[in-house]
Amino acid sequence: MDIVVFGAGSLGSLVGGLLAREHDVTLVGRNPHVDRIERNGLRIDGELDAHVFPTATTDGTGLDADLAVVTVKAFDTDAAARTLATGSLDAALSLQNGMGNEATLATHLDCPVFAGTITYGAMFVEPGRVECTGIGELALGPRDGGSSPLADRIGTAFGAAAIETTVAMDMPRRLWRKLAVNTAINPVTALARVENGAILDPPTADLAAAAARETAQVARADGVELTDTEATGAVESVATATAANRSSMLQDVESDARTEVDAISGYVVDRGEELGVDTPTNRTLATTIRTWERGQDLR
Ligand SMILES: NC(=O)C1=CN([C@@H]2O[C@H](COP(=O)(O)OP(=O)(O)OC[C@H]3O[C@@H](n4cnc5c(N)ncnc54)[C@H](O)[C@@H]3O)[C@@H](O)[C@H]2O)C=CC1
Ligand SMILES: CC(C)(CO)C(=O)C(=O)O
Repeated sequence: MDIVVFGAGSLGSLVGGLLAREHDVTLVGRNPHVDRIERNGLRIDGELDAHVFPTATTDGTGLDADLAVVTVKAFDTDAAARTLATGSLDAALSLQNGMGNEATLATHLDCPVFAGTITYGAMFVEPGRVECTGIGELALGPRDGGSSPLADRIGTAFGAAAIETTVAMDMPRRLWRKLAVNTAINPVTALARVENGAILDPPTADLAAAAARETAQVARADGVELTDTEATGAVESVATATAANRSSMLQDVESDARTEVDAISGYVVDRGEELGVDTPTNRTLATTIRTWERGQDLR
């Protein structure tokens, strides 16, 4: 497959680098990372080891590909979609956290847009090098659920590159469940400056669980069957499995970078308002993170 990975940061470089073992990959990113990859290739180390030579560019306009994998932060999705729309794609797949990315892509792109969730961990080490901090799995499928031969083809392509992939018929439920995990873990760890495992202890556990329950309530109002128990259970198991991790929002806050709060807690608040569900915990968490963002000179 010809695959464009739009957003060659931590996750995009890891996924793009793994795909490059089997497919023709073009990474769209920024310098000095792109420049280093063009000269010396991309190195992946940590839990996986690879040295690959994908095409790398800072110019994402006019690209033709079988698939575009989108791995920019949620607040860059609109710009990424507008740029990708100048090329010709057979399909697009979001592997981003937060909600609303697929809808944004579909607004601009003239091809099927698939939803994805990924539990691999990636960290940017230096230009030309990323670390795989955790081998996980990927699920992808039609963004409104159901099956599609094109989703099957994309799943097979990821599998051929040794990325463990499930082609799922229930992506809306999986996206909401991941959102419940992110609404519980990300803002709480970012505000308290603690690793993921710390949210398992009371009284922080109650705060995280309240955020996840609200998210499940909004999901149900949106027609997705996610129980409170499933949402809080997912939070517990992810926080246990990633106990020593610093969440992406904590890493953003620590490096004075903009967070994805709008697509995580903010999405739950906004969608809750539209559906008549009150979300006081997510509202408080979103407001506090946004207040921090406003007071910073963000990268
Ligand atoms: N890092 C991880 O382990 C995981 C990340 N995610 C999600 O994946 C998404 C990406 O996360 P990260 O890779 O950590 O973020 P990141 O900030 O490391 O990577 C995003 C990259 O996109 C680039 N970019 C943005 N707009 C661009 C444009 N117009 N042209 C060229 N490059 C552009 C940025 O320069 C940056 O390097 C987020 O939604 C995150 O929540 C999901 C699971 C795991
Ligand atoms: C699952 C979790 C919480 C892992 O840290 C994550 O997705 C993130 O940090 O954004």
